[in-house]
Amino acid sequence: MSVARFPPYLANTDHHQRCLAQFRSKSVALEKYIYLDGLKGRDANLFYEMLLGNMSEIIPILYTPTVGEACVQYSHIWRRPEGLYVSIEDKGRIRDVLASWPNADEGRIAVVTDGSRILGLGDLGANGLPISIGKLDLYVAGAGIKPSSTIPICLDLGTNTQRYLDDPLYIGVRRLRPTTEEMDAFMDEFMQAMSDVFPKLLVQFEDFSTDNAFRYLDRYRYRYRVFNDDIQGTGSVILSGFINAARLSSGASGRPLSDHRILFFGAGSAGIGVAKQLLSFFTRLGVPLEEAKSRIYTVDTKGLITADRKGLQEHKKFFARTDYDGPPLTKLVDIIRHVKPTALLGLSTLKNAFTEDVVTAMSALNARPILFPLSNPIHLSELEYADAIACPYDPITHGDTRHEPGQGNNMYIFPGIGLGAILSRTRHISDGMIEQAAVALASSLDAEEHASGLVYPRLGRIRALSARIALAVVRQAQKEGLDANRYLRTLADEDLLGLIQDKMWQPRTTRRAVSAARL
Ligand SMILES: O=C([O-])CC(=O)C(=O)O
Ligand SMILES: [Mg+2]
Repeated sequence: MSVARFPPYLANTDHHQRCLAQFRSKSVALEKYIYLDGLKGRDANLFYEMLLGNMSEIIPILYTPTVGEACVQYSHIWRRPEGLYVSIEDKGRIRDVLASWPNADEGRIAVVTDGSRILGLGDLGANGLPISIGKLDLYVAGAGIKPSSTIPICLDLGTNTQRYLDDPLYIGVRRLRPTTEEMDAFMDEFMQAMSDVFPKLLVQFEDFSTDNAFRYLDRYRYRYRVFNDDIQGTGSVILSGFINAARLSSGASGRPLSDHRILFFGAGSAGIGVAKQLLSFFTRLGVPLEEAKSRIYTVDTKGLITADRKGLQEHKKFFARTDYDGPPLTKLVDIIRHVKPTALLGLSTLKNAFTEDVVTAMSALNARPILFPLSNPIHLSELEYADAIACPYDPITHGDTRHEPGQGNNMYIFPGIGLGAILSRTRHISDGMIEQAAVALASSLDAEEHASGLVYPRLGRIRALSARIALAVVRQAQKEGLDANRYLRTLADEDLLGLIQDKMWQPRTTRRAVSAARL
């Protein structure tokens, strides 16, 4: 009987090139995603090697924007079990379900979604699992977290999206989402079971609907090691971008950082999360709370959010204005004329909401306005980069200069936060840690990136960036007395940075021919 063997001449480097060629031969992004996912199942080591060697090409496939499409289509493209589903029907025996995960004692990071607000795409139910998988791929690529210590989880609690309930191939439980009481009871059991089964775990909440995102962060943040990526990760990465953008902008106006007036277009978990992060940063700069708060304005689909509006959702109340009693301001251009912001941040999922009028109004008020169209995936962005550049800014500020777009995505931040949290064995993820992560990222621009006028460093340096962020996170955990790994306190910064880099997992680069020879 003949046994299938690898040809002995098949070196891993050849196979790497072969896989890359197959990946590149697909012209449709979703096909590329399916190919990569298959490769991960067949040869995870090679998958991560390819990812690390080709980050800028592969990240938009494994992560936003293509991962959004993979989620939308997940029930139709599903090939193999990956990650963990915990269903509402598992209530009462969630611990047993979690304990079925192989090598539970290796678990260090879980990304948990309930699929209720995937990116800006809405309630995708059980189709949301790829978002947890994609975020964890970035933990591996960006911070060198060991693949076997990552746990992607989707809570399968039903969906309120009729299209999925009617889809015969829908992969999840076919029911509407539970009531708040039912969901809270489920979440309490789930979180307790998580900490019992995986005692060393950090939990990242991802893409929960806005109300639940805030509620569960408040409910669990001091009981377990958890953070919410959409509130705190986004808050941190946008604070970082804001610090650098304000520096570029004040080159034109000389305005101190804390003197900005910021208009948030969009008041969901990301919008309010970023607003709170900026507020806390301003107060740390010495601006009194009420004054810092008065510099932040929020807008939702109904217009400028004012405190007198009836039925205002809980998370919108904090920034609701009490100093405006004119007729409701609903149009963005009118709101800009009233507020006179120096920065306009879009987290609305309203495509092209930053019209030429809006950009013109902002540039009439500021020599170099800060405009962050942040809605995700890219087809929902408030403004195309090319359009922003083409709008009539002061010609001196662009002229012949080459302008490069950056992406204020939380992927810059969460891998470093996770790595720092794991290494320090922090009890909680504090606001101070999130803020120090932002400051570390903002100060990571190298000379070339500074000279190119970038707001964010280049993604190709993500491991170096994550190491610096992790260092800042560890130091802050120490400062607040949250760290259980006291040994790290004895290390000087340089040595700690070295240790962090040494701890990063690398794919094996051994040649397949070697393993073939052993067959
Ligand atoms: O995943 C991303 O690209 C950013 C994010 O968390 C979101 O949009 O929900
Ligand atoms: Mg998210």
